[in-house]
Amino acid sequence: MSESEKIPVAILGSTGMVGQRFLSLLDDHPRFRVTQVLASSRSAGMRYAEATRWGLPTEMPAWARDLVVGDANALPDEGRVRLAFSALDASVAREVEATYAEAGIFVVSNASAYRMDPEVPLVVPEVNADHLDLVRSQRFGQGGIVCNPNCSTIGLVLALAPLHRAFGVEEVAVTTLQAASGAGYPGVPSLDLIDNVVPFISGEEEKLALEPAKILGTLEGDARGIAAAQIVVSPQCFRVPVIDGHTLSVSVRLAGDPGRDEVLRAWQDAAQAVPLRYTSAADRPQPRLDRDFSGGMGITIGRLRPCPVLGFRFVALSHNTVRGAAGGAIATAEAVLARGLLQGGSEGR
Ligand SMILES: NC(=O)C1=CN([C@@H]2O[C@H](COP(=O)(O)OP(=O)(O)OC[C@H]3O[C@@H](n4cnc5c(N)ncnc54)[C@H](OP(=O)(O)O)[C@@H]3O)[C@@H](O)[C@H]2O)C=CC1
Ligand SMILES: N[C@@H](CC(=O)OP(=O)(O)O)C(=O)O
Repeated sequence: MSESEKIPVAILGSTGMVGQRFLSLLDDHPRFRVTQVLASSRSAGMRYAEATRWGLPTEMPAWARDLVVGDANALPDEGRVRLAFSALDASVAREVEATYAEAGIFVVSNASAYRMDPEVPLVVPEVNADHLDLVRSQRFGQGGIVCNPNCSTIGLVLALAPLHRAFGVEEVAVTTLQAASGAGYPGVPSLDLIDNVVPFISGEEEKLALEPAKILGTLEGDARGIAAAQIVVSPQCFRVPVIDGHTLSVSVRLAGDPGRDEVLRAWQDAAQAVPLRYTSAADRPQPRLDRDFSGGMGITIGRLRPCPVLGFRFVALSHNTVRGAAGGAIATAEAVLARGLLQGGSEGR
């Protein structure tokens, strides 16, 4: 496909940790072409290379350097883009994303503002792409909003979905060890995090308690709502001095009392369609060794063993800014295209 045939996209919050991942992952994307970068009024008017403190080990894409950063709070230029990926600070996402959607733009968001809105699909594409059909009856005119879940939720749901399909998940206790990059830049002050573990991430436990049941829920008959799964989640969230990669220590009660081999088989079967691997190494997964599995889009699970309280326990790990943010949102946008929701702008709806 030539560059001019690709779908023009905007990145809202392009200068932040997740925004940079978007630019990097969309470099040479077969269907999407970044034509607009937006951020706060602090960055607006500057060249992208000047406005951004690039923090990735790969080079800033050459085409991005001279793009002039727009103000995300200004009205979108009509007809300039059909899709916007949002990596906006949560404090401004609600208003800006609605403005974009009402201007006929399809927004795929990493921010939490609309995740639990009953009209908005909360999507992990390998798990619940069918929920995208909710967009057809959304209130946002010709545009739409689809949300990417919280980065810890995504890892948890990728591990639980095969078990939920095979047996039914009833109760979950999860302790997260979350990387510093999850807090954006500059994030937690170094003197608070080095040589330390912080047992609180504002709002995180509430999101982990609610989001999995929506994602693992069922699209109701007329595609106008989601019946949440009957799953109870008890989360405890910790910030740890790791750069990238969220580790989850999970205990789970499954219906039907399956054996260990059956649980392993459920994950093995899922691995045909999801970048999921089980490691039998006693000391894995580890962030440094496992976060880049499958280009950062994979989940690594290990240490499956009996739990005397809930039945089974295991450890799961995924990359928070790739699988848990920009990479996950791009995969969702690809699913949006595949379902015909974005073809030819409004005609696809
Ligand atoms: N980091 C992660 O692992 C994950 C993050 N998320 C979510 O993604 C979003 C972005 O996170 P992250 O990249 O880490 O955050 P950063 O703080 O690194 O970046 C925030 C971005 O939002 C822009 N912004 C801030 N305030 C305003 C404003 N008033 N008006 C317009 N734009 C504004 C910033 O622009 P400027 O540079 O001009 O200030 C910047 O581009 C957040 O909603 C976060 O919760 C979701 C999953 C994982
Ligand atoms: N709070 C997460 C990252 C994040 O921003 O998530 P959310 O979009 O749900 O606020 C972390 O600290 O790792």
